[in-house]
Amino acid sequence: SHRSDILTINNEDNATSQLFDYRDSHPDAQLLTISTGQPVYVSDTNSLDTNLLSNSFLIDSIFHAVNARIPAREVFPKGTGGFGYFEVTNNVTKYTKAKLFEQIGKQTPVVARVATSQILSGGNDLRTLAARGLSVKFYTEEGNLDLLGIGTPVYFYRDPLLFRELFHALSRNPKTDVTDPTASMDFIILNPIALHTFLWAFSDFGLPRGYRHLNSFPIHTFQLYNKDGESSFVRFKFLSSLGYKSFSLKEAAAISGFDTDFFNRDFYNAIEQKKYPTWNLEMDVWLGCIDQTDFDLFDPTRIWPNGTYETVPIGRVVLNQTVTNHFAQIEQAAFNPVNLVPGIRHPPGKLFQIRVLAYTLAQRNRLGVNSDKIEVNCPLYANNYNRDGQPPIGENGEDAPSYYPNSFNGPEPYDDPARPKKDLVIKEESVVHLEDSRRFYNEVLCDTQKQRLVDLMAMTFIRVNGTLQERFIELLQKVDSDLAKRYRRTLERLNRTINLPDLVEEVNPLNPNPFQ
Ligand code: HEM
Repeated sequence: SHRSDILTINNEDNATSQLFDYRDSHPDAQLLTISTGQPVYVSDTNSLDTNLLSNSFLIDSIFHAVNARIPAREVFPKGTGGFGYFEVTNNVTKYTKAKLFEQIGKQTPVVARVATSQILSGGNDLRTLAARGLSVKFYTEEGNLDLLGIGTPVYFYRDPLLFRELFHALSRNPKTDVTDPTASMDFIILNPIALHTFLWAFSDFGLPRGYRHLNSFPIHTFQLYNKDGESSFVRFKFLSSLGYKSFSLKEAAAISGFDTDFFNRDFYNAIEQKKYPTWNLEMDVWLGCIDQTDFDLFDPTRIWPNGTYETVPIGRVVLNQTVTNHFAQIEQAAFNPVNLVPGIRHPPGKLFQIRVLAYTLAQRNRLGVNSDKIEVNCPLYANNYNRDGQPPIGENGEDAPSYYPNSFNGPEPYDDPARPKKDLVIKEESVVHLEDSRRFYNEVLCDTQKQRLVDLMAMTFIRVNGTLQERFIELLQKVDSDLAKRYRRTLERLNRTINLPDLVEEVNPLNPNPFQ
């Protein structure tokens, strides 16, 4: 056993004892070499006594260590993940011909990443007002299927022009480099369409008790088609098998005080303890005819009204394996919403269209032109005319023809009579439906949940100037007068009772020269 013989430690966890696990499975140390394979001479492991340039161990280690970073993901930079499988539990072949769904009991291997927006590596997993996501890459026999989801069933906007604006408004102020509630509040006031999603994020739904509890929504309305070419319009959702549970602000503050990696740790420990994170994959299927409805079922800022859809279970994702190397398998994972398989068409709308471009471009920058050849991203089968580029290049097509079409048996496309002939074109309008926010506040939240939402909102914005607060309250008033009143009351109460500078105690200065 790797447990200490001397002290009994009650708080030891799997993440902290991972190195002991390694030693247990590797009883003997192996030969140390430098990157190019030469064995390291023992006296080179202390550089003080050696000629610097002839110590290749020193040169190899320093030159590698100072170049070990690649760009982080622009959004959702900090996260973790694992491997596992997807298993079909319900027959959905009447909706889609996708082979991964073809049979109850069929399993498909997956890699999944869970992550938090607005925090970089080293940041606080329990940060409030951050989006959290679960992305799953299914390695299917028809190519990779990537479903990226976030913790709210709605998205902030439908016009992708707002991507940069929201991202900047929630990020650090360009002068102060401090996250800026003034900018966040101003963004909401000027873009009330985002309020609905913000209310979800400020509520208990914004802060799960760890990634295992997160529900995840891929947001868009996807067009499925079956083998006879019949289409359905669906919204997928991954629902935690543990049920959604949230942290209170008090718990979150206490935990983040000593463990900013709580979410990553909890996720790792759970898998190692065989409490496998599991999500049931379901879809809401739109019941009516899509061109005979007043409701825009493709609008990502809105939830489908009751009675317009039925919920159909599909299967479950079980993550039963931790990664062997975070950087190789999670940092280098490239989830891209464009990765869909036959039986699932691209969702219509500008938001999805810009994502098609944005992820591919971002991953070129982060991982290079051959990101799909990095092991974790490799599909089960790929065969095409792309060649060369930055490593890894794999077999690089070997000696096969490198242009298409050709007369020499290079790979050929397939035909699918069932696939819809035309991409669906939809009309998107700039209307704001504040009734969605009203419905969320009044129909989803109970009284204590309403108060917790308002508490977090008031705490987040407690430093913001009164003029802006009045404009924000005006917007809340248009949604619901109880929400506006509650916010004003809570803000006033917190302002009376909390004086942020006072929270920092006066301490005695330390002697700068303690030995004199
Ligand atoms: C204008 C719209 C959007 C743009 C431009 C955008 C852009 C991006 C980019 C560039 C990344 C990093 C990709 C990488 O480097 O690997 C990313 C990650 C992500 N996005 Fe989006 N996004 C948009 C909308 C959405 C929506 C609607 C969702 C909701 C499902 C979403 C969910 C995610 C998730 C979960 C990740 C993290 C993926 C991972 O863990 O690797 N995004 N997004």
